[in-house]
Amino acid sequence: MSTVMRVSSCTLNLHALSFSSNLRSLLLGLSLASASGARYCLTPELSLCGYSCEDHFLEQDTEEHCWEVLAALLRSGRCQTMLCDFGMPVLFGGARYNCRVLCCAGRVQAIRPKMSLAGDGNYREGRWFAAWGGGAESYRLPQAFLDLCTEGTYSGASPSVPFGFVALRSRDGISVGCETCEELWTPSNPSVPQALLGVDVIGNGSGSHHELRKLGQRQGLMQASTMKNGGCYVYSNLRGCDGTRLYFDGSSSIAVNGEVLASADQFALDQVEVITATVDVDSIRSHRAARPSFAAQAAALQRAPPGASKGAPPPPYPPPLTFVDIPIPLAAPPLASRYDRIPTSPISPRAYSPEQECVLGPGSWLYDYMRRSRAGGFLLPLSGGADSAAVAAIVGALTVRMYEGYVRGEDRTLVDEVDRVCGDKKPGSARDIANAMLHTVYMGTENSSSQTRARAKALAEEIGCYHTDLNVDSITSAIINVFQIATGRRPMFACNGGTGGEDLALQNIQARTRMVVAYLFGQLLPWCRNRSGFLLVLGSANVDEGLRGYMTKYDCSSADLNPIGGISKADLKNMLVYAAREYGWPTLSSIVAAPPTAELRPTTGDGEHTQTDEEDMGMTYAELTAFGKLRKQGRCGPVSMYRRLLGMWHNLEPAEVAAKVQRFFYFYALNRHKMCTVTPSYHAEGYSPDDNRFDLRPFLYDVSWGWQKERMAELVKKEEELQEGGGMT
Ligand SMILES: Nc1ncnc2c1ncn2[C@@H]1O[C@H](COP(=O)(O)OP(=O)(O)OC[C@H]2O[C@@H]([n+]3cccc(C(=O)O)c3)[C@H](O)[C@@H]2O)[C@@H](O)[C@H]1O
Ligand SMILES: Nc1ncnc2c1ncn2[C@@H]1O[C@H](COP(=O)(O)OP(=O)(O)OP(=O)(O)O)[C@@H](O)[C@H]1O
Ligand SMILES: NC(=O)CC[C@H](N)C(=O)O
Repeated sequence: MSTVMRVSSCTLNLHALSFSSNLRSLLLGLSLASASGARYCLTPELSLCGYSCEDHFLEQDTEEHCWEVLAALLRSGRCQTMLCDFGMPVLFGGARYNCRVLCCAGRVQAIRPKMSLAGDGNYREGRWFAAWGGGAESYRLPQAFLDLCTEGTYSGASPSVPFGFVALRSRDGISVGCETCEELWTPSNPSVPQALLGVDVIGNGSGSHHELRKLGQRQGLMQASTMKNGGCYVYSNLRGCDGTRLYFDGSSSIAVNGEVLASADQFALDQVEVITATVDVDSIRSHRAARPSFAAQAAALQRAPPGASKGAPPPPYPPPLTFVDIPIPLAAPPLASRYDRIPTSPISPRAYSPEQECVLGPGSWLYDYMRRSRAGGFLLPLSGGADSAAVAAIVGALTVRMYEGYVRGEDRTLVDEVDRVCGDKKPGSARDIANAMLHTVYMGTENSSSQTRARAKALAEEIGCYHTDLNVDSITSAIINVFQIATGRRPMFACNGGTGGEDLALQNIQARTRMVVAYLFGQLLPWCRNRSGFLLVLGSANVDEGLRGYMTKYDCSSADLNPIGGISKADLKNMLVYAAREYGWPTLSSIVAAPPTAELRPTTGDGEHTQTDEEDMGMTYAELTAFGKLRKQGRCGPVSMYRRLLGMWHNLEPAEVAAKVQRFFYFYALNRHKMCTVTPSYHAEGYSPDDNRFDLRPFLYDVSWGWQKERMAELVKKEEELQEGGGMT
């Protein structure tokens, strides 16, 4: 009979530093894994404290509490016959490491520190942790931890465990190793030597966040790794907002020899999801041994070079791997049920479209934020335009999912949350939840059109929101009057003979008034509805507006949270088309079809708005996406951006390309200060300009970009000469 093993991976919605709730989720995950017959159970990166503790990792309290949680897990009896892989920070010698702690037989068996830290984009692991670079050493478990373990657990067993690049070997000869998140993404990843040395199962406990169109890369790496190296790759990720702008997007999976056997959902609202598969361990060994090229490298690694221990290849490979024997078997017992013995067949994992990602990711992030902040719901200034409609659609779609989950009744947290938000009234539909949770306000001025007012009302009705329609003219004119009394001057719009500055000030006061009114309503609407608590104010500036600075500082773009601050206008429009169809909200289609306008200036005689966004900005949204991607992801300054666009925008003359690049960098630099105070928004886009965590830049620039402009002018001249000369030098 072949050797098979049941392995489980937990997807957990954890909250940084919320040790009690994390412990509850971990215990539920372990019990579901154990009930499914698993002999190995993997949890996400830093699963005992939560991934995003950030500078709290510098506090020894965080590690201390992790040891306390670990002792509670060991005392629960779940880590006896099942090998459990947890994540926590551990101080060893003079440095702190991001570790996997492997436990069974009620004890810690080994500790495996992360060897390649994540430091790009949103990650700063190097600020709190050191990367491990050696083999294995001996680590003495803290006495306080030993004291918390069940009496007798460590009597006769050493209080010291191997710490370093280790893999475990079970009593029945199955070996299990580790890889931690970023290690999968490195060129020389530890899976390779582990596979060559015969490790059967590699568990990757991860803290990997959502970014649009990123999941395919992660899955591709996993499948490529197991296809090339053979083996079972168990991947466990967090899911949810654990306290920052990031949304960890689950999708934990189990892959064997290049094929996926099980996969968890990317955006589900559940606290805990456990996937389990039966893995044919012999198929791993035969997959590897079938290729002479693999066997040749494996054999070379087994032959230790003179003076080095076995498995010590030349740099840049990882240090030698130490096998640690554990006192339990891992294979399914011969008398296990058929379900546990028959290897799981491969599946095609579910993949969401970018439109679905835009709806589901930010919605789930808002759900976690709302329940963890104990807010009563949301207040959204709804203008009848595309951006605020997109936010309404995201929250509306969330209410649909919340209602589905409520009816299923499987996730206790979700049921409690729906009851909390809806109060005494049990919801009979998603619209009932929307009515309790999403408050929309149209705040018109004399410059608003009847079309946007009607579209806002219609959309609110379709979703089921609690909608208010009001005018703010009396407030803005009162403010202008105060200004006039104080200065004796009254500003005018440009169309009435005012200067550009007067025109801008009159626009901005309307926009800023809306922010103040939004907060007033966010604070008092629950009171008007005989409820307690507060509403979170939602902002709706998109990533392109942020990049160009096409927004008023401290207007409705300043809010508590912005679910679309990391999403491009193009993706938002596609999302609206999708949501109109998927959820049956037809007003979204008419909103997409209308030209985007701020409605801050007076209309022309026939009531038409001549102020359109793209004309106002001096560039199109499509151009902004190109600039944004090249600036951030292409790592281009003005000159290299010009060079790249010259090869992309063939229909434009070199001077036109240069002029567009210069205009973009001028406005980007002029408005960069707006990114310092930008509303915390869901990180979704690789080219996000969010100054706070992701895109670290100065906020006071020399907006003339003089030197760069001169270099560009030289390049344009050279290009024109080349073109005139027919491309000859
Ligand atoms: N380097 C610097 N560091 C820090 N702060 C700086 C600064 N330079 C200016 N500032 C400050 O920033 C202010 C200028 O920024 P800001 O007040 O935003 O004003 P500003 O960028 O001049 O105007 C806002 C723009 O957003 C457009 N817009 C379009 C659509 C909708 C909305 C809307 O809000 O609904 C707005 C509007 O048409 C206009 O073009 C200055 O008055 C100054 O207080
Ligand atoms: N008449 C209005 N009523 C309520 N809120 C408004 C109104 N006008 C603008 N806002 C709020 O201010 C934000 C910024 O206004 P702006 O005109 O720039 O819209 P936008 O960013 O293009 O978004 P939208 O497409 O939703 O109009 C809007 O997203 C909306 O939340
Ligand atoms: N926590 C990590 O190591 C994350 C690394 C990786 N780049 C990811 O996004 O998945």
